[in-house]
Amino acid sequence: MAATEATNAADEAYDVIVLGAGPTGENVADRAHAAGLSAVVVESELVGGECSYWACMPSKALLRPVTARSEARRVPGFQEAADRPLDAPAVLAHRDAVVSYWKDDGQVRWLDSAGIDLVRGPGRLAGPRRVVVDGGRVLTARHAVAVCTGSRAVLPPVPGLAEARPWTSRDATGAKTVPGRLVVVGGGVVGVEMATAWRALGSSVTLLVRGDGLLPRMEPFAGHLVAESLAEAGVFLRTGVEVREVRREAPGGPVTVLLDSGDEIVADELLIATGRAPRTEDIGLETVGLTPGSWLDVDETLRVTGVTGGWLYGVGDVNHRALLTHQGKYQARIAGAAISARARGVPILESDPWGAHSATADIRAVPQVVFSDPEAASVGLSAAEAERAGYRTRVVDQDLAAVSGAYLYGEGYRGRARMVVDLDREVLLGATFVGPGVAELLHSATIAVAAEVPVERLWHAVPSYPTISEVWLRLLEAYRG
Ligand SMILES: Cc1cc2nc3c(=O)[nH]c(=O)nc-3n(C[C@H](O)[C@H](O)[C@H](O)COP(=O)(O)OP(=O)(O)OC[C@H]3O[C@@H](n4cnc5c(N)ncnc54)[C@H](O)[C@@H]3O)c2cc1C
Ligand SMILES: NC(=O)c1ccc[n+]([C@@H]2O[C@H](COP(=O)([O-])OP(=O)(O)OC[C@H]3O[C@@H](n4cnc5c(N)ncnc54)[C@H](O)[C@@H]3O)[C@@H](O)[C@H]2O)c1
Repeated sequence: MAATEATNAADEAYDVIVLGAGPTGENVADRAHAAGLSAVVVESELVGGECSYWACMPSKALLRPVTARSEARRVPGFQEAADRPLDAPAVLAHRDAVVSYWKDDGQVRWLDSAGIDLVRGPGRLAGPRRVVVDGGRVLTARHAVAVCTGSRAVLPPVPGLAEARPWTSRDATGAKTVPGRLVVVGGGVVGVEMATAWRALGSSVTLLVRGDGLLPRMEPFAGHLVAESLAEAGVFLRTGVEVREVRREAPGGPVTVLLDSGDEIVADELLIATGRAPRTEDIGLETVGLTPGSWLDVDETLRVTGVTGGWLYGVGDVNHRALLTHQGKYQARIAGAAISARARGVPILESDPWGAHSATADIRAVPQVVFSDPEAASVGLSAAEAERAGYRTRVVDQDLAAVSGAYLYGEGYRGRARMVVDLDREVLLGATFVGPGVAELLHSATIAVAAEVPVERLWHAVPSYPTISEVWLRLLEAYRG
């Protein structure tokens, strides 16, 4: 049955039921179907999930004009033409087109063409291998149920915050107009990206950070370089501050943010970007012995631990291993392979690290690009993480501006690169690049880390001249002496 939005029928049986049609759920269903299993996805909002409509895609549509203008401003002969404010209505209209005007017809067509059924409505587990949709339709799974319900923004328990109806990432990526004054709380990825975008679109932005810098999960120089550039763009960055209370007297009126220091900041909108919570509070986890609202603990095949019969999988954001679209899709490929192998009765799965049925890269080699200006891109372990993990390491840094490719890329190029080498095996544990245009540099490092390419062989991977990738040569020269 490939028809979407099929008619009512009691106890419809499928090989695999997928709860949530975000990028992860779509890929679990696709892999299962490609392996010859029947699959249905249950979706309560839009097929495509958070990423397509309220996260990756709209945020990058808002950010690309920012970095394009910034880079053009550094190119001789182009500076004057590029030195103009962004056309905010045009950028927002482009964002609307990128998210298909928050309609999922295109993704539904894809599901249909892939032979995957869709049932719309909130799905809940109702005991082993059973899912009830919207309190009515009952689906049963012969082999597996994959929970791919993703995550949502959390609001910290600050007095007055919920009542003030702050922006979360959904509002920050979907807003139709540019707020005059925007306060952003949180110096992680969402806070940094959205401060970058809305400042460039014309808002006066104050970024409030509880710790001492931005992007705390990356090498410290990433946060430093991005903070320097945000300050140059006119963002007011305040570190070491805690929000004590929030007040909004009238809906749609100004919002007042009170800090621990006693300072007050008045703004038109307040964005809370302080992390994520799993969307598992109302999916019937209690009917299979799990705790509602918890992240799902999974083994290396993405199977939820502690569930009798081993039929329940937790894939993507919901398992909290790596909250990134590409990692959710990677896990989906692994889970799809494990589900189909088990369905075929394969006696022993390839579940050793890097095996066909073992999610490994989502722990050992996670690439991430922060699309700020400059971009910050990293994979694997930072120097501090490697040290904490007990590796004997050598850390090599290079000024990215020193390579010819960067010099040609733009005047006044600023950037930095670091590689962390495991001295015992002489392979890379991690790498970080910060600078204009480094996003596309990252995959080279991802291959080096995931494939554990020996440094001696990397020496033979010759970067083209004159590209920014020549920084690899400088890093390796510095390492080898
Ligand atoms: C502002 C922002 C920007 C981001 N940018 C990037 C980026 O540039 N690159 C990147 O890799 N990652 C980015 N991310 C992270 C990325 O969005 C997530 O990692 C990704 O969406 C996770 O995919 P998922 O399929 O696991 O979950 P989701 O995309 O959250 O999809 C889950 C789906 O399940 C559905 N669902 C939930 N409960 C039920 C239910 N009971 N019944 C039926 N359906 C249900 C939801 O409606 C949703 O469609 C960003 C996140 C944010 C917030
Ligand atoms: N380009 C990308 O890949 C991209 C872009 C956006 C989001 N994402 C993903 O989405 C996820 C969520 O992003 P995020 O920025 O919301 O989370 P995050 O975990 O990256 O950052 C949240 C920040 O808020 C701070 N914080 C927590 N509680 C606070 C409080 N009460 N007051 C002040 N600060 C507080 C934390 O210390 C942290 O620095 C991330 O895991 C990220 O990987 C990825």
